[in-house]
Amino acid sequence: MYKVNEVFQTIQGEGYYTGTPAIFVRLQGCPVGCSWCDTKHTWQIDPDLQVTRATLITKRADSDYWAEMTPEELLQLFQEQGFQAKHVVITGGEPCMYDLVPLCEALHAGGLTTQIETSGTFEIRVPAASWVTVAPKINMAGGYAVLTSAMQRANEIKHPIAMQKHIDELVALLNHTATQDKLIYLQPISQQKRATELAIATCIARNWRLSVQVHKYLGIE
Ligand SMILES: C[S@@+](CC[C@H](N)C(=O)[O-])C[C@H]1O[C@@H](n2cnc3c(N)ncnc32)[C@H](O)[C@@H]1O
Ligand SMILES: Nc1nc2[nH]cc(C(=O)O)c2c(=O)[nH]1
Ligand code: SF4
Ligand SMILES: [Mg+2]
Repeated sequence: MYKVNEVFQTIQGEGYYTGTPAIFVRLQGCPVGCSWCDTKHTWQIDPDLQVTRATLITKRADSDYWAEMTPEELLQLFQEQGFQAKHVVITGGEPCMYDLVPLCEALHAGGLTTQIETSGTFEIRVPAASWVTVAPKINMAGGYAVLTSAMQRANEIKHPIAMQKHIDELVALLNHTATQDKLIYLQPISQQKRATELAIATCIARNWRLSVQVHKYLGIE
């Protein structure tokens, strides 16, 4: 059983798969507490806010209620909703609070590809075929050993930044975790102008890539 905050179909707006039609499964719960987090409504798992699957699918705005679903129920939901996308992004909240192996395996068996958006603060439990995006939460809960193994598993590293300090922290982390061959994206926090300018300049200087949360510019989910 997974605690699900929302399920929706949209265009992946971040990182390597930007522009790809995708079904998003947003899981409930995150203890990390990033001050600039754009999904604070997923942090708490309040037992009083559990709803049925039928209620959850009517959700149209951000809210902190959630429903329990099995992988089979999720696949059935995709069918009922008539979703066409072949790529499933599992995010949160912090999805790696959960063992994602059964969920990803069921989705793969249903002919779908999977991508995980994670902070690297929990052990990553996914099949080898899943694409893993690590947005490393440096100096946050979880500990360095967990973050190191997450960095090694990552297919891409996508770092939210607002100031030079955030870039310096990423460089130090990369130097410690032997991740030279990874795709590296900088993602300006909350479309701030200065953050975006800093990200552009740093990407050019280091031959990294820019990720700009395209969905927020488009006003889509
Ligand atoms: C909401 S998080 C959920 C997944 C996971 N907890 C994580 O942090 O990767 C999804 C992505 O959005 C990024 N993010 C969250 N709030 C943001 C903001 N205000 N500006 C830019 N990126 C943000 C996170 O760093 C992460 O890459
Ligand atoms: N369109 C769109 N792309 C996204 N990429 C990562 C997201 C997330 O919240 O994890 C996200 C999201 O919420 N919407
Ligand atoms: S780890 Fe992810 S979901 Fe949790 S607070 Fe940070 S950005 Fe938000
Ligand atoms: Mg988002």
